[in-house]
Amino acid sequence: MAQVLRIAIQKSGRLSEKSLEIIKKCGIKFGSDERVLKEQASNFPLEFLYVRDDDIPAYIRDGVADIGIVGRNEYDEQAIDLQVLTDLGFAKCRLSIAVPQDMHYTGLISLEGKRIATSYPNILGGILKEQGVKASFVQVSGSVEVTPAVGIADAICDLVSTGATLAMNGLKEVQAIYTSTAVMIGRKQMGSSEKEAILQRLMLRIDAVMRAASFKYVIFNLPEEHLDQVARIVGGMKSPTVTRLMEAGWVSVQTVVAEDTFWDVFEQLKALGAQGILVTPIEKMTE
Ligand SMILES: Nc1ncnc2c1ncn2[C@@H]1O[C@H](COP(=O)(O)OP(=O)(O)OP(=O)(O)O)[C@@H](O)[C@H]1O
Ligand SMILES: O=P(O)(O)OC[C@H]1O[C@H](OP(=O)(O)OP(=O)(O)O)[C@H](O)[C@@H]1O
Ligand SMILES: [Mg+2]
Repeated sequence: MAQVLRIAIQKSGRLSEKSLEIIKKCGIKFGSDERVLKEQASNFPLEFLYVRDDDIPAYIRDGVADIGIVGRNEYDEQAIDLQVLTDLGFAKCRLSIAVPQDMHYTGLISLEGKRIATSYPNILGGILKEQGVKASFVQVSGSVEVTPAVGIADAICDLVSTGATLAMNGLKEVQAIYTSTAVMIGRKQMGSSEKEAILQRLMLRIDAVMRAASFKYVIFNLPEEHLDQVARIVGGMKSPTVTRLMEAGWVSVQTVVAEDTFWDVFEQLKALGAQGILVTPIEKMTE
């Protein structure tokens, strides 16, 4: 029987939707029923396993799944010897120390002798050890923010993105100690050349989808005299495509611009007299 690659995805939670969205954008078809915990794609040798995210690293180590998507925080916390295949960039959050509003905090040293509630004792423990701070941990697997209010911890170390959960529970974020995004992880060896080949095909597609998501396709009209300056601002994939407009002295320029520099580039183009700037998303992109 032909081999398939098995990917473990969080069944329901912060990683689920985006993980599936990326794979769908790779043109892989699946998704029979939400209650199905294992299913195969109809047009690619990939099988999905929907599980709790905390279980994913051990499933991969044990060969239950070949690859999976987890937060880097979970991967580092468990410290299971796998490899990060790619950083998927979503589920961006930080692991932060938070304390009650009225607690004075001057740095990690303020945690000396304190009880800290966390789901990440290994990551936190490593950082405190590095700083020579001794504290005790109260290990909880959720609702960490409630622990100071119920008297079982003096401070917490938990994931934060907007900070709303901390604020609603009377806590203040005092120090971020670690940042995380979702990562695709896998065993260092897939165990067969067929699986390695499937993984390579999948990674090529994911890379194209991720690259596309971080760029925009931009088209604009420009007085021809400013073309040299514009070429220095927007490189394009090789160089910008330039076509002549019917109106003398004007050209149309097509190029790709990195999402995170887009507004800077936009302002520079406007300053050079660019007009009719059209920006469109890119679906797939390879080098
Ligand atoms: N507030 C947040 N903003 C962005 N990303 C987050 C946030 N909280 C958690 N994450 C990321 O999403 C991952 C999964 O979080 P989630 O809360 O869904 O997990 P969980 O409660 O452990 O779920 P499960 O029931 O599958 O065990 C975390 O490990 C982290 O990487
Ligand atoms: O800074 P914020 O945007 O408020 O997000 C932070 C919260 O998000 C995560 O929990 P989640 O909501 O995923 O619930 P969980 O306890 O089920 O993991 C995390 O553990 C925090 O509690
Ligand atoms: Mg979990």
